Amino acid sequence: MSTQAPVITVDGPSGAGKGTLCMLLAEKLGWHLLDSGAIYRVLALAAIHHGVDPDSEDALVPLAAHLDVQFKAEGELVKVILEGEDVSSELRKEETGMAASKVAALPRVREALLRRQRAFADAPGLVADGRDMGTVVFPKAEVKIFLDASAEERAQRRMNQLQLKGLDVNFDRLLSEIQERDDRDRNRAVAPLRPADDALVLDSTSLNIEQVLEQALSYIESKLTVAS
Ligand SMILES: Nc1ncnc2c1ncn2[C@@H]1O[C@H](COP(=O)(O)OP(=O)(O)OP(=O)(O)O)[C@@H](O)[C@H]1O
Ligand SMILES: Nc1ccn([C@@H]2O[C@H](COP(=O)(O)O)[C@@H](O)[C@H]2O)c(=O)n1
Repeated sequence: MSTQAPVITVDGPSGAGKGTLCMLLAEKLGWHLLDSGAIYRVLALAAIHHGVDPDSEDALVPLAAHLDVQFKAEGELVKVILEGEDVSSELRKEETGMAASKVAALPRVREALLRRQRAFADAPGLVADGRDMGTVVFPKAEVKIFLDASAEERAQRRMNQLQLKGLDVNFDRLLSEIQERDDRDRNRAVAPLRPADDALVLDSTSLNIEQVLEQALSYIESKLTVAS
């Protein structure tokens, strides 16, 4: 692993479009991609599969430290294999996101996952998606973006996404789940969701995906040109 690899961090609340932006940036730049939320989601699933109490930090730390997970790129999709089992569809469920935000609030669990996340920083560069990428995991990242959007817009985006999968969803329920997850992520004692002091805050509430990508790329170009 090279410690010199440049890093672009994209943090923000659930449904702001971080995953979409990071995938497009990684593709465009030919850089590696870290979906750190997927790691917390996998840990939550591992706890459920092993009957581990999601509130027990003592039980979760060894599980986090020895998490047997593989991310396999298959075309545009990434298959997630936990202990030999394909958990890709279970991983994206709202209840898994909610369970992830509970285990993610535990300080020693976060500590146990730090090295695994930092190992993704390799040449030619890394685009890292999460909540604390710019504040804790990669505090020296060359470019930091905090992607935001109103809770209502994020719930609407999530509803569209789920409806496209043929699922029957309720807007008010989605909105309250998003707000509950936001509250937990923003108010936890360790690595709370917040923009790094040196991050560009990009509000995507009234921007489409192409506009977000354009603004992000122009900011990245200005930062990387100055740095090189
Ligand atoms: N600017 C945008 N305008 C409209 N829809 C968008 C925009 N950005 C992303 N989306 C759509 O919103 C949904 C959520 O986006 P995405 O999964 O990228 O969010 P996220 O921030 O990574 O969420 P999470 O943190 O929960 O994984 C997707 O269906 C995506 O296509
Ligand atoms: N760097 C991160 C990334 C994620 N989390 C927690 O995991 C939950 C699921 O994340 P998604 O991005 O996949 O929705 C999220 O709500 C956070 O609680 C985190 O703490 N730090």
